[in-house]
Amino acid sequence: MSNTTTDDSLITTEVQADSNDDRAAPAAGTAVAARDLNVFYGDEQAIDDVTMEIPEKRVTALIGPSGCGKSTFLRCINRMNDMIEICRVEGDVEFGGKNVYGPNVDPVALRRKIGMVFQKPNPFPKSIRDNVAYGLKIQGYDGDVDARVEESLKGAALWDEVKDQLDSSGLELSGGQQQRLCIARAIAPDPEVILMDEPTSALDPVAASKIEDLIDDLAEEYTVIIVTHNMQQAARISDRTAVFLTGGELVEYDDTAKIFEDPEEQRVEDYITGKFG
Ligand SMILES: Nc1ncnc2c1ncn2[C@@H]1O[C@H](COP(=O)(O)OP(=O)(O)OP(=O)(O)O)[C@@H](O)[C@H]1O
Repeated sequence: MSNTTTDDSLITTEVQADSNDDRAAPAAGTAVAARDLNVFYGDEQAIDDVTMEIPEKRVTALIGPSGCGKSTFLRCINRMNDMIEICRVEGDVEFGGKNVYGPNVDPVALRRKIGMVFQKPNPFPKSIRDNVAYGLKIQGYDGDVDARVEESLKGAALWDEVKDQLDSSGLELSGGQQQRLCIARAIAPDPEVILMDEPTSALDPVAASKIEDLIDDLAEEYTVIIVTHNMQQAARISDRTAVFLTGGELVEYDDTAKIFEDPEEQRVEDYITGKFG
């Protein structure tokens, strides 16, 4: 079972999908598309005329040197940049057949469909159960909350570790478990897209590896867009890779194997081989 979004609303309709989705096959469609996207902080341009289509139910990695605009681009997709007063966005980000910056888009409803996981695990100082149920309560979910909590924790590969301590504080978990709790919280409202901003960079290698395995599983059901500084990680887990370079320019965007093995652009090769950045 998976979701799709109707053209004229950000309300989910459910459709049947092949549960044995083969990621080697071409993606069924485009989940998110940026068209002529420019982003400014005051007078400083952070994204420079980016156009790209991100396939659904795939992992797309955004890589590039510090300050090249990866996080800014990611935050545009679910309008998290709205919170930054000096940030100005021009151009379109299409999701579910409409521009998320167009009229009549409710950013809160949008963020239910496009969830986000941050670099530092940030569970609320609440029980494990309440952390996962948080978004459901806000949206007035009238289904079986406990069942959805269980399903989300299973989806985040955390259920077996916490099923006997659902009333303990989320803050008592290890860093890696906290990040998986945040992933469970993000998937509970049944999103279509999960944005991840360096989700493993604050974790030890074992915890990071578990999250990488989880991302692979998540892509069977969700579109995952991940910012990472770790090029090996991008090469390991992503299907598509977008390389941003200084000034917010999208320099190359292609299948991950092509980017890492035979990039078109010399600048991309130099970045990947560590000659700069
Ligand atoms: N809140 C903000 N206010 C002003 N300028 C900002 C803000 N956030 C980012 N910038 C600027 O926008 C540019 C892009 O920043 P962004 O964080 O998107 O890059 P990044 O590639 O994600 O960097 P990093 O890899 O270091 O996280 C940088 O020049 C940065 O200084």
